[in-house]
Amino acid sequence: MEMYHAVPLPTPEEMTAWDQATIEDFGLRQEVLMENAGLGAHGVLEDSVGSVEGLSILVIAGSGNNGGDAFCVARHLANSGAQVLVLHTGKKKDYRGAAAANMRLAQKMGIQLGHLAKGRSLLEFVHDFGEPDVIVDGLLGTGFKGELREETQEWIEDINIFKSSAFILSLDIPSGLSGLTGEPAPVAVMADTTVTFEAAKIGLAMPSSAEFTGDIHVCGIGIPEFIKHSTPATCSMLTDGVLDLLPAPHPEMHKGDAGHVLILGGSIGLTGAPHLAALGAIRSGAGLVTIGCPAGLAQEVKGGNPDIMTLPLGKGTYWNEGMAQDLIPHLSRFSAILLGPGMGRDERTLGFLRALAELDLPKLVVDADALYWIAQAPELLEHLSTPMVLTPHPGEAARILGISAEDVQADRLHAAQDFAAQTGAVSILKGAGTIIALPDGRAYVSPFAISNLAVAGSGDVLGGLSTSLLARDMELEDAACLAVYWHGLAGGQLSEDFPVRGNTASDIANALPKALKETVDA
Ligand SMILES: NC(=O)C1=CN([C@@H]2O[C@H](COP(=O)(O)OP(=O)(O)OC[C@H]3O[C@@H](n4cnc5c(N)ncnc54)[C@H](OP(=O)(O)O)[C@@H]3O)[C@@H](O)[C@H]2O)[C@@H](O)CC1
Ligand SMILES: Nc1ncnc2c1ncn2[C@@H]1O[C@H](COP(=O)(O)OP(=O)(O)O)[C@@H](O)[C@H]1O
Ligand SMILES: [K+]
Repeated sequence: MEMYHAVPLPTPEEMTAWDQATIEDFGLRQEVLMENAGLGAHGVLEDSVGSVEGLSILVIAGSGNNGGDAFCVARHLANSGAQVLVLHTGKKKDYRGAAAANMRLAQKMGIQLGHLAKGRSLLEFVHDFGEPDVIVDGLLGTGFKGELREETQEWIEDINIFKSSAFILSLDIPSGLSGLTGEPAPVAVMADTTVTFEAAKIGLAMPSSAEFTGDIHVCGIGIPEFIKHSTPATCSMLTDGVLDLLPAPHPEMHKGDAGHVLILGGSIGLTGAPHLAALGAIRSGAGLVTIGCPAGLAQEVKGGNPDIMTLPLGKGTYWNEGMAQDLIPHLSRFSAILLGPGMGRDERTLGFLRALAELDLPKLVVDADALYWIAQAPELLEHLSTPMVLTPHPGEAARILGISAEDVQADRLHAAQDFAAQTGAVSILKGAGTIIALPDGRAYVSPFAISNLAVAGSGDVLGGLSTSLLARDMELEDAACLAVYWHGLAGGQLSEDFPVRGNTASDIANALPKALKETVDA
């Protein structure tokens, strides 16, 4: 996929590589990058609180380059007429490079400095300085390692005491938050606004970080585009640009041009899942949609909807090995298959899947109970040799990875990357901030965290939607990204119509066309 469909989300390590290439290979001095960061942060603060003239601003400067940014911002704030106190955690003589230069410039300007040494509390200084209107948090950026030292945790907790009385601006990332996972270590500053430099670090894109970051502003600091392109970030955030991937309808097209989706799913008590998947496929523009299911369930699965065709398999109400044979004469009609919604966990289903895996299949989306069976019989994956998109929720991913769902959630990015590497398939790790991971390690993060999508059957709609895009000949990676983004847009639309939830999964499917239209028109 072209990068313009997504914005880069570098890991802290990748960001450092961009900084170093800019400084060492390109020759732009670190002082210049830091100056751009400081000026940018000053601008973001004035955009947020208005003029800083006359405001009391407490600037916290840690001992690394994030502290250097803080000294630089302090200088610009003082120039704008703010009353500034910089509390620095490093000894003056220990600052290095651009941070030392900015510390000296702040000192030369006569800005008030105080040494927040180990054992001292931030509150002692506030006692003399007075209650701040604004706190600028430059304690730690992306460079800290492991769990925070005790004194650092205390300073962070002290900053958070002012959460309701002062405006808190974090530089690059709220101090204490991991730039990689978005988790606190174990505490982090709770900012009103975070100004992050050059690109949001991947941790900032994780929904868990939202309670710490407040609004996020990205501020360019002058890293040349060619450096970012020559060593691209492994992860990126999907944007509206991904919608350009949707094949445009043609006035003279016939239904076959928009693909024929086959959904294999349904079992006793779970007949709604394939039906909802069919709605997802229809509403995203599939030409024809058929549900293949045990013959005894076909009527219930169809649910009286004339838009959905059925392919009754076998005789009874359970999946079995013979049904794969029944499918063979029909397979050539289908352009993509969704396997698994509501398929159930009766032992005989595994026989069906084993026989199916030996057939020559079109592109597949594998979801729900089919993922359950892959966890029970991992060799199924090797036999299913067609290109595939796997769409696990955290529980399904955990079962296949052999870890707990909590482990998956604690580091969703790595779990998604491990899942894609292990299965060799384009993988959609569902949930708030859905991640699309590719077997080569690259990953896309969805910007959507929307409770209207957290309803039973929502994943079935996504499955149908993803399959309908594959059926239109989209590449696996593109189809997965577009499906997740479009599903998110539908959720956004529903959050307006159903602000306290209450929408159904069918509503999600039905919202797809309008959600797309409104975004494209906007
Ligand atoms: N590179 C560039 O050109 C540019 C970089 N920029 C900026 O630099 C930031 C990254 O700077 P960085 O790499 O210096 O790291 P940073 O986040 O300040 O933290 C390092 C300090 O953490 C400390 N520390 C470590 N572990 C700890 C622990 N467990 N618990 C407690 N403390 C711990 C350790 O302190 P020490 O142990 O040495 O006392 C060390 O000094 C980046 O986020 C961006 O803001 C911009 O100016 C643009 C140009
Ligand atoms: N808070 C949320 N924000 C964004 N998307 C969500 C959220 N909660 C759930 N979703 C999405 O809703 C769908 C739920 O799928 P899944 O867990 O398989 O449920 P089901 O099996 O009931 O359909 C997934 O696409 C998931 O990414
Ligand atoms: K910070």
